[in-house]
Amino acid sequence: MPATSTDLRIAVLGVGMMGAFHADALSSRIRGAQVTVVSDFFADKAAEVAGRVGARVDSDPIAAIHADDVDAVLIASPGKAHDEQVNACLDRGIPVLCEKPLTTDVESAYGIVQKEAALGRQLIQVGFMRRYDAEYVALKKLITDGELGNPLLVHCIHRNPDVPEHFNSEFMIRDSVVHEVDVARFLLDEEIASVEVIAGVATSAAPAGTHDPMLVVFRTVSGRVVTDEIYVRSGVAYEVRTEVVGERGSALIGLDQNLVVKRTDGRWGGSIAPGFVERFGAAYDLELQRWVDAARRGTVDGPGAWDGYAAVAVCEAGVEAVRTGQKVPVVLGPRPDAAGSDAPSADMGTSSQPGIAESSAGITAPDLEAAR
Ligand SMILES: NC(=O)C1=CN([C@@H]2O[C@H](COP(=O)(O)OP(=O)(O)OC[C@H]3O[C@@H](n4cnc5c(N)ncnc54)[C@H](O)[C@@H]3O)[C@@H](O)[C@H]2O)C=CC1
Ligand SMILES: O=C1[C@@H](O)[C@H](O)[C@@H](O)[C@H](O)[C@H]1O
Repeated sequence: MPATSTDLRIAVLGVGMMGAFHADALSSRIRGAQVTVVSDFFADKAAEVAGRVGARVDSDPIAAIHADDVDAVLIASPGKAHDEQVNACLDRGIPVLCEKPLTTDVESAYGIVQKEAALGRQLIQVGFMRRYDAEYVALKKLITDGELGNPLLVHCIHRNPDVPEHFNSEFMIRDSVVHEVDVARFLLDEEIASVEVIAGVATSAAPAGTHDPMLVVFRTVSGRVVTDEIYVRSGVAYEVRTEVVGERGSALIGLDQNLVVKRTDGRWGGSIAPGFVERFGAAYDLELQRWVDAARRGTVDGPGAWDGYAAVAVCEAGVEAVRTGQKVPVVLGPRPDAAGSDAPSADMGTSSQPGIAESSAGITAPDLEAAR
């Protein structure tokens, strides 16, 4: 998209799989944004993406945050780097969209909540993109409209076809289950109070000592139960399903996404999205568009620092639950006044479909195709 003088000038930190996808989106499909700086641990990766999006390279991510040609930052470095980079954005007082998880330990996540609150304005958005997915938005609307009655149970399934070796049980909780933690908080609009993990027989594809799959059970503050099957080496495809069971009915999403039923050779069958980019491509772009629009207005319009912190706290309890086999309580610190969540609600602005916000990102199927 041609740059204009009012564009939000963005530094993208970490241009591996997710950061490169976001950088490409910001430079082509998102309005009002321009990637001016790219930073990555690997110089060749940074140079390749920077060349593609018309940005310059800065090998030092903290210098990039403080650069004169940067108004906002998108962090897509590994989780362990987020704490230092988010803090640097707060030090400079500029908006930041940080990919999940906010950080990898509860102390640093709470420190960020407190530091943002002390500034007196929201600057942080966390990359919980499922809140922008049309199916999750529709499911939330069914709940808030009361169509299912009081929600009693949430059942989630999260299967990846394959993951790198370093995805051990702890990483599976902190990096994958963190999505269902946020989904549960988003759908039920309450905090999670405890976590249990049931680990059974592991797939032979898992490294020794890694529990894959696991069944994670959350209990909310009001006593609702949420189950999450996390299985990251299923060998099949990307399968993310969520079912809400209420007093007056149930609703299930994620069953048929991208389903093409074909009939050939005397057989019929369909295909399932192979990965998260295919399944959530439109949601990632809508997340970015709303972040850019809000940042240009000086606001945040998405899950904030508190949401990021609450999810890290639940995941930390989950890691402890894997280690001990016990039910572990989640204890959250006091919520500072300014650390609100401007999470998109079920009714996100004008829309041609009920419960689905109109995307100004102009996402089309070919865009998603090109992203593969
Ligand atoms: N919302 C979602 O569905 C998804 C979110 N993610 C999140 O995005 C982040 C990145 O994940 P991937 O792209 O899968 O990882 P990746 O490993 O493909 O890319 C990370 C990149 O960051 C670079 N890097 C390492 N340390 C750095 C530092 N200190 N500063 C700047 N760059 C640094 C690495 O060289 C690498 O190129 C993680 O937080 C991950 O959890 C990843 C996949 C999907
Ligand atoms: O965030 C993501 C990855 O980092 C994570 O590792 C995957 O399990 C998730 O499905 C994906 O959405």
